[in-house]
Amino acid sequence: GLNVAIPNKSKSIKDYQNVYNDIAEKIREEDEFDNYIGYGPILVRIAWHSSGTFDKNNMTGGSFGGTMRFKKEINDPSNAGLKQADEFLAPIYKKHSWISHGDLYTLAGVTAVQEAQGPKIPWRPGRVDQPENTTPENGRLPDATGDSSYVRNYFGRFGFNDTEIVALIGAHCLGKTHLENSGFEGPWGAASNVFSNEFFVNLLNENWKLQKNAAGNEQYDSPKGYMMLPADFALRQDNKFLKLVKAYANDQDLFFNDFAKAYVKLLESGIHFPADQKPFIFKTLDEQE
Ligand code: HEM
Ligand SMILES: O=C1CCNc2c1cnc1ccccc21
Repeated sequence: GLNVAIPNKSKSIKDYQNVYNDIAEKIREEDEFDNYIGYGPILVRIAWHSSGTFDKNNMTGGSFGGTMRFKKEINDPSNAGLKQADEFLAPIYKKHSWISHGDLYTLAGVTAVQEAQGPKIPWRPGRVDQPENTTPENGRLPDATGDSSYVRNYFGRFGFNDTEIVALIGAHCLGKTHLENSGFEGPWGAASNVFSNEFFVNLLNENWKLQKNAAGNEQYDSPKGYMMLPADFALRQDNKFLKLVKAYANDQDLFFNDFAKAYVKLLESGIHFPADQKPFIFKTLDEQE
């Protein structure tokens, strides 16, 4: 059923900015993680995966219930590697245990994008922890081997259009793939912790070659040591997606604007917020110096 947000009346933007700052300072502090990529990318991934279980056809899943905290969900093979993000957030939750897990996972994803010099992501609290028996079944996250019709159909489950789909996958400007997590290996070439339109620039400009990786899975590799998943490459193989890829490769501001809107929609999928609940826009650490 529809999830109605219940904002905590005793908490203000100041309280959530404190949580944001604790996450942001911990990202800066633990900078050596994943060969100095840091925790930013994996925090974006746990926010997306906690929201990515949503299904508009039966109004189940999504970030509201915070069910990523339960074994059944965090152990979904699609979530391999995300325990590290959950462990990163455990002390933050311990210090601010008035916050719900759904709000914490999504706020972490907002903090990570903004601290990576990405766009401002308006964010609303009010997700309410749900019991373990509400955890959605495994298998609701996308398959990296999908083609363009698979990708369009998958995100159709959220009600996303082509613009929202291409913009969201632009988050693959961050971080890398890890053979032990997903069976794909992301050479260090382009792995980054700075949010930009690089993913689209790489996708268009590199000389991609489809080859089998060490796990026997096909992926696209470039001479410069970059990689693309088949589902990434699919964005070049559909005329409407390709038009958007070119637009974003040529206009980072357009990408930032479209990404911010689509990311908010993703993190709020399946949740009804009170009409008068205005989103919070957090300051980055640099803006609070
Ligand atoms: C067709 C849709 C998508 C597919 C098939 C997909 C697949 C993957 C795979 C296989 C990985 C590598 C995981 C690992 O080996 O550690 C990955 C990483 C990542 N994904 Fe996606 N993804 C999709 C959409 C998204 C979206 C919508 C977002 C966020 C808005 C996102 C954000 C990330 C980030 C930040 C990483 C890097 C994580 C790290 O460095 O540890 N992805 N994705
Ligand atoms: O082109 C890039 C930049 C570095 N990170 C990724 C790229 C392409 N596909 C990806 C897919 C999953 C995670 C990271 C990436």
